[in-house]
Amino acid sequence: MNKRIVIALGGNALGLSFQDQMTAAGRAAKIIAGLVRDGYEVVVSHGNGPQVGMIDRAMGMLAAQEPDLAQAPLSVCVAMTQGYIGYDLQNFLREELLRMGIDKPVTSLVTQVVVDRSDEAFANPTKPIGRFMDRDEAAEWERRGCRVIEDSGRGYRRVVPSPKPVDIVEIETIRSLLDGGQVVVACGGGGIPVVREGCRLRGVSAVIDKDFASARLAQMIGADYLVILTAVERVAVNYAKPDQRWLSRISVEEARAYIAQGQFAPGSMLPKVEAAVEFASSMPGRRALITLLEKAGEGLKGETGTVICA
Ligand SMILES: Nc1ncnc2c1ncn2[C@@H]1O[C@H](COP(=O)(O)OP(=O)(O)O)[C@@H](O)[C@H]1O
Ligand SMILES: NC(=O)OP(=O)(O)O
Repeated sequence: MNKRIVIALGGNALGLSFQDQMTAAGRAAKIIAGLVRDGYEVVVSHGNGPQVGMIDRAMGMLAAQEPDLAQAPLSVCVAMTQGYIGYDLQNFLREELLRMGIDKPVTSLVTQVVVDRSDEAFANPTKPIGRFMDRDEAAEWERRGCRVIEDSGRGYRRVVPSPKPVDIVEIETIRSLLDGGQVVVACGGGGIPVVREGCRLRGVSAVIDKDFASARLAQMIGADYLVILTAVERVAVNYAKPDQRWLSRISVEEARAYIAQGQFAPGSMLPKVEAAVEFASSMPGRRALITLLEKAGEGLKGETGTVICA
């Protein structure tokens, strides 16, 4: 039977301009199509941190100019990112598969993810969005009432609430598409955050971490592997310090111990390792891989990356 994998693509690697994104999506599609050719059943999710911040800012500037236009809710900004990133990914994937002689439908799905209204994340924003800023620009955003953090030595970024994913509204559709042999792009940007209100789903102001949403998705579709692709080949302890050490294969217990030591930066590597632990500990035999996009194939063969398993 084919192995089922969920691939989570980092939002920072997708670039900010439309041209950069097309180049990045094209590069990602080549690699993902290669995995489909190798026999993997693939669901792709993607980040949207830089992009959702850009759209939110653009909609804010528009609302300031047009008296009749209110600021777009953050949930709608997330939906916009799913649309334009999914559009590039599905077209490049389709193209690469056709080049390989594989006529497989590719669908990107507007996906809503249910969160808990009482999640403490609403009172404690941690998810970095938008571009990296210098200290002066960061101070200006803080004066406007936004929360800002320093992000892994790369500059300052705004942060917004990032509640944990509880349920995926379109999960049956994702299962049906996969069972029908399609490649699926789902849970983009962590999914559009919604809360249930009786029969209604109401969007809330948050950005769900795509690594946590991908871990949830991987559990719900019975995936064998969660593959988190980012800008580093391996996870490190003592990251960016003189005694930095790259990790190749660690158990769930070791990963939990490193988390407790504070080895991973919140908002960047920490959610990836936590998501990997959540998936790998959910059932025996499940594994999570964190590596570079270009190393995904080698990582799945156990030749590189950081593998977390029970
Ligand atoms: N312990 C660590 N090991 C490796 N990378 C780390 C670590 N702590 C922080 N990082 C940073 O986290 C980044 C990945 O997070 P981020 O760029 O936010 O993810 P994404 O690829 O999903 O956009 C790495 O490129 C690296 O700069
Ligand atoms: N939504 C999300 O997790 O995006 P990034 O991967 O870009 O941070």
